[in-house]
Amino acid sequence: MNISKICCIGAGYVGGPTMAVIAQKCPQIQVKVVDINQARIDAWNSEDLSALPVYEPGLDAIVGEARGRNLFFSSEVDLAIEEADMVFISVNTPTKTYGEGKGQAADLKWIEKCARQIASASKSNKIVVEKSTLPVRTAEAVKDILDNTGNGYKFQILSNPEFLAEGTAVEDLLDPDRVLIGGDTSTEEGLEAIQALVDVYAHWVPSERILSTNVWSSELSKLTANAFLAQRVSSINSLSELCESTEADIYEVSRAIGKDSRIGPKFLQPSVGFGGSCFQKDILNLVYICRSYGLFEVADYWEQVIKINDHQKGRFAKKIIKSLYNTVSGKKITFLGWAFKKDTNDTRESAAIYVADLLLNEGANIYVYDPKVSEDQMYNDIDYLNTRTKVENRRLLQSEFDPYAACKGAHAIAVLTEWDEFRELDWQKIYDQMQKPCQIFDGRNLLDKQKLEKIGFRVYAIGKSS
Ligand SMILES: NC(=O)C1=CN([C@@H]2O[C@H](COP(=O)(O)OP(=O)(O)OC[C@H]3O[C@@H](n4cnc5c(N)ncnc54)[C@H](O)[C@@H]3O)[C@@H](O)[C@H]2O)C=CC1
Ligand SMILES: O=C(O)[C@H]1O[C@H](OP(=O)(O)OP(=O)(O)OC[C@H]2O[C@@H](n3ccc(=O)[nH]c3=O)[C@H](O)[C@@H]2O)[C@H](O)[C@@H](O)[C@@H]1O
Repeated sequence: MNISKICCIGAGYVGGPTMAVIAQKCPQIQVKVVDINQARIDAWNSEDLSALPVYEPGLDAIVGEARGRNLFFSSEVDLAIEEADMVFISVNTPTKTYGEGKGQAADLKWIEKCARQIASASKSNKIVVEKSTLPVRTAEAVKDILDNTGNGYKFQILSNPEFLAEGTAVEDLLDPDRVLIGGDTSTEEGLEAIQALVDVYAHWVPSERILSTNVWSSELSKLTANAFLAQRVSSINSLSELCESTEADIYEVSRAIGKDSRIGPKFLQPSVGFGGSCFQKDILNLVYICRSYGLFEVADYWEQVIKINDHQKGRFAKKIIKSLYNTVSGKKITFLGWAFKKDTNDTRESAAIYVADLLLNEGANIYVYDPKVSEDQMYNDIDYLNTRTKVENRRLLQSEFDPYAACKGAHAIAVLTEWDEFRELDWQKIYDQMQKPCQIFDGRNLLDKQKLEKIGFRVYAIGKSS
């Protein structure tokens, strides 16, 4: 089966970059990315490529090449579905904030809406691809809706979870470790649908990296991959605390264990805690699924990954308070970074938000400098926690466009995101303009501790005894 038109519902951090790369690599396929958020679509269509709604290194060039040729962004969802042979669902699947499963289960209302809309807008048979991260067995519900609310057309459901990481989305998409495609391997139509999607990726991904499985394995592999990755971060972070008490050095430990080829060196970077839109939500979802099957020990095991992460964020904030003589009330504390990692403008579940919240509870005045995050976004993030009034948040938290202005007069600086540019700051100038003693809390172990100590800073680094 030859695919000539693709529609992707959801123009977010996954839908936008993924479809841009498919369009770049498959110029003969028309790719339409649709979204109900008109402002987001307008931003994707912006003439100024630096104003795209998602910041990812290299993305502007790919969008610049393909947009208007075979890549289109639109809010006409029905039309794009009707035209397409293959429809990707790439909408948000956040943790439920209400009702049964509140705080753990994935909220699938946007997925259901998409399935219903695909059913009603279709005027031909289609392949429907789950690109969103979904609980295992969601395809069953999607198929049920498509088969029972549609116009009699046939649908094949594939699961094709996305493994890109933000900040490196373009390189991950261009050169993925693997592409996973789950489908109905028991029927000829199912196998044909799988092959149609394999053929799309085969334009640039070597065939040995394209794996096909049954749908349930594919859905579950995505949750599992994120759970394993997050588990590594929580494992190293838990040991960072032990290092601080024992004079072992977390870097020496991480290097020593990472040299074991069975363990490997990646994802052993200690930090103030993992953030991002997915690790927490996907593990909570896994925990919920396990509990719903009565697997309580398995659920508790994975939940511990989240508990260690919360502990890591909390102990970082407590370290700041304790080092500032047990009070931060009325003191200026500068945050370098607000995004959940470098090279992205995404702040979802960023550790910075939770550390700020704890310090604001103590009456601190926080000044934030982040090269890619707007002040509005910071206020959205902190208001969302509902800890205090909006007025109070705006009184206590400000953003600064200039890192030196952000640091001037501060009692302490906390590094929350590992932006490379923070290494290059004139630290002597910052020292001269700060309150003494000058304290730095490096939540990313980004800065040169020895150099800063030579200038006169007191430096706290994760997993290193001071
Ligand atoms: N952000 C990431 O790095 C990764 C995310 N994922 C998964 O991909 C999915 C999407 O994530 P993001 O792109 O980050 O979310 P996002 O929130 O950035 O984008 C989702 C978009 O879908 C749109 N949308 C929702 N319902 C719609 C509807 N009925 N019709 C049209 N548009 C609709 C929203 O307006 C929004 O723009 C999630 O399931 C997530 O778990 C998977 C891998 C990586
Ligand atoms: O499903 C998803 O959304 C994606 O989730 C993660 O990608 P992402 O959250 O974008 O970024 P990561 O590089 O995984 O970082 C997540 C968090 O862990 C932190 N981290 C990562 C690695 C590490 O060694 N230490 C550490 O603290 C990062 O700073 C960040 O806050 C996975 O890496 C992707 O494979 C997956 O597709």
